[in-house]
Amino acid sequence: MNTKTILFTKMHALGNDYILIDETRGEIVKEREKPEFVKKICDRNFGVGGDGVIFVSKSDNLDIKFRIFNADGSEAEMCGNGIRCFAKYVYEKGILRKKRMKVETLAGEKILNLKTKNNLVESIKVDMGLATFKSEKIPVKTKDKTFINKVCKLNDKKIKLSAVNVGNPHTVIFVDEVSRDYAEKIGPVIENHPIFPERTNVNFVKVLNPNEIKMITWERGVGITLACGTGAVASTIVGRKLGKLNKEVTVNLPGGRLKIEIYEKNNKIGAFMEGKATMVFEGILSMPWQ
Ligand SMILES: N[C@H](CCC[C@H](N)C(=O)O)C(=O)O
Repeated sequence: MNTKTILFTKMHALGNDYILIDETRGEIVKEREKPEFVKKICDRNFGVGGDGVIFVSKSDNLDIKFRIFNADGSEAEMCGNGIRCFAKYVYEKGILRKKRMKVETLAGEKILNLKTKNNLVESIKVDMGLATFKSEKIPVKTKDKTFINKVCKLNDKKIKLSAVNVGNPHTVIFVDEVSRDYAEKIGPVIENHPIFPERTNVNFVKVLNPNEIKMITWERGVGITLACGTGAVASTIVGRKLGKLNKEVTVNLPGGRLKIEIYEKNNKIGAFMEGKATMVFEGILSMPWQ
């Protein structure tokens, strides 16, 4: 069997790190092999290491297509940090030289506005769209139409959960103190709880003041990450819904800060997320795995 080489680019946004592969000139990793490939390349000992893989491909009806796979090989609908990495990648590599991008994702069309200097992308503002609290859309298996501030018993402790979909499913828990240990203990129990048929991301959030929160996320398909863009959006929107937050919120994540700007439209809540992304290194993989 002859080997083939695969070019990849390692990037991160606030330490949430991704491996990007350009499939705009044709498929690089066969569709049915993508989950296994992702699991191997994301392994931090036996592979390159990363929270996931982002595939860049042509879109039939928008500017470009974004796909994101978690480190466990599962495909997610959307990724806030990942799409900022994606925007910087496609712009600086000349794949899509537009400062306003219409991106196709599994969570629908996303509009990105890039700030550039000397042809380099300095920051990216993403319209993350409108959230839904409808249980059937999150999805959450419950007779209740929404799942907000629900008291649940986990490991003999009562905690209050709020579920929301911001393109992908999130659960938000407001805590007195943000603790990685607590997130690692409770996160996987909630991620895999049977009331979440598609699993869920789990956000632990402390409100510092109506314009600032501190949080940590146990991500679906990954575990604890240094930042979660959709988690920051979900936490801010739930906080706004519960009257805890204003419209401009600074989100403090382990890997750094994100700016979230809430908007309200047709009785729904949406958000803009603005932040940077960083290109770390380019690499060459020789396949098949030795
Ligand atoms: N683990 C998430 C996808 C990545 C989201 C996160 N890294 C972000 O920045 O939004 C999910 O399965 O929905």
